[in-house]
Amino acid sequence: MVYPNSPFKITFNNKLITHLFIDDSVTKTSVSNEELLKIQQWLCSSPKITSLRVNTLKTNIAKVLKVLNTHFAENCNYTPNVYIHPSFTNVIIIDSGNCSTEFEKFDKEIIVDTDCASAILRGAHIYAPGVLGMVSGCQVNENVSIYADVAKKCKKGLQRIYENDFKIFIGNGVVKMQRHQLFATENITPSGIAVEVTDTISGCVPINENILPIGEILLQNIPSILCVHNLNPKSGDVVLDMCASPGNKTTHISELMQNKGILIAIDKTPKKVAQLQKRCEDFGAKVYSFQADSTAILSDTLSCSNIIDGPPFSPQSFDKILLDAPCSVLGKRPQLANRLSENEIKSFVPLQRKLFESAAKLLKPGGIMVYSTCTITLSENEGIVAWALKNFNFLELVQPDLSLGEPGWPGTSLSDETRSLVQRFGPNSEVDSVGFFFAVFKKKT
Ligand SMILES: C[S@@+](CC[C@H](N)C(=O)[O-])C[C@H]1O[C@@H](n2cnc3c(N)ncnc32)[C@H](O)[C@@H]1O
Repeated sequence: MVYPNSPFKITFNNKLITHLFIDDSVTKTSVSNEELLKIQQWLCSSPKITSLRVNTLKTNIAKVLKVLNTHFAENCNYTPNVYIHPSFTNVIIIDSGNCSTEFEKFDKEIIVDTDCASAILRGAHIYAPGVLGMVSGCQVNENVSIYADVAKKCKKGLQRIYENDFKIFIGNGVVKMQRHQLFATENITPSGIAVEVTDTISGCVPINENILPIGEILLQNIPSILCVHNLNPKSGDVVLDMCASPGNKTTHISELMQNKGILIAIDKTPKKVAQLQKRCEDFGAKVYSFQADSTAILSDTLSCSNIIDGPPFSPQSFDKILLDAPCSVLGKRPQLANRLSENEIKSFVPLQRKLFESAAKLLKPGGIMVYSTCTITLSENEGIVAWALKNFNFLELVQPDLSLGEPGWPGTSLSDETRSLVQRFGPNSEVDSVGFFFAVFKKKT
């Protein structure tokens, strides 16, 4: 089901997705307008499957499957198909299949922001910070209908029906927190589940990580799982995760390393590093985390450094590097509204190049690095790969061990053969997931 017709503002310039902006010169990919429309509609719809990664450092897949099956049988109006992903031994797929998307609306309503609405459409419950409005008189355990504030005009704490042409009906739920708990006091950020979702117009069965002890499972998209799988971290490796918070991929790396070796995880701000540390602790991941700007963690003059002391590091320090770069996030699904400006989108490429340059130098000869983004633009994906191959002749692109995506788009200096080595995730991919991109590089020996 497609929600609004486009996630973007009317003034959004589609060239931002399909063109390569290099030093003010513009090159166009041959993605047709028809294909672009298909991508936009796909971005506005929800994936029908939910994937979750089982943390085998703390539990096993058989136990998780049992808990999930019991949970769905006891708590849901519809029992989804739950199975182990054919390509991964630690990933479970929840396929909502033909779950009904037609149900009655209730008189009482809850208004949520678009990020929260997007999460609900993928099967999340409503957490307190996402609630913008709740009609007065709502009681705990009462049924309510849920609407998304696409216009972003709803004032926090609204207590009457929200009159706005751009509110979208998202689904129904059962109230678990009252108004005074949600909006009451200044200086206290409310937390916890405010509304348990029962039905959504996407047909995704609600699922919550809290049905298992913390750190045993993580709701994670298949392309993100695949990207770490192709980094192939092993016990004993020295690995760098350059842009690591909140730590979804870091915890996967530590699991594949069986906590043996050295895993360094970096993020730029103290708040993000705190989130990263908490996640690693919850998941039992042995990680050395640091707050730093990863564009400046290399010291050309340092001949040797003790890696676990943190940056700066000397060149050629790491066997494996993940550069999961900050990006325009235009691969998010479903998108209900997007307010990114042209300048904001363009600002990512220079940062991605700087981060890439650090990574390329920090990689050992024979080492593997993965560059990834959760966006669909040509500039941030194939554009970065083409620029990297031109500027770092000591790097080569390698075929991922496991490919479930599509070849890269044309429009850069990459040949057809090279484009078949990168992995782009869009409406034509084998997996029904988010928009994503990754490329695997090896440093020549
Ligand atoms: C795409 S997110 C990473 C997601 C993470 N890899 C995961 O899977 O959970 C990008 C991260 O890069 C961080 N970041 C942005 N600029 C950075 C820089 N110059 N150095 C280090 N981290 C940076 C952001 O704070 C953000 O947490």
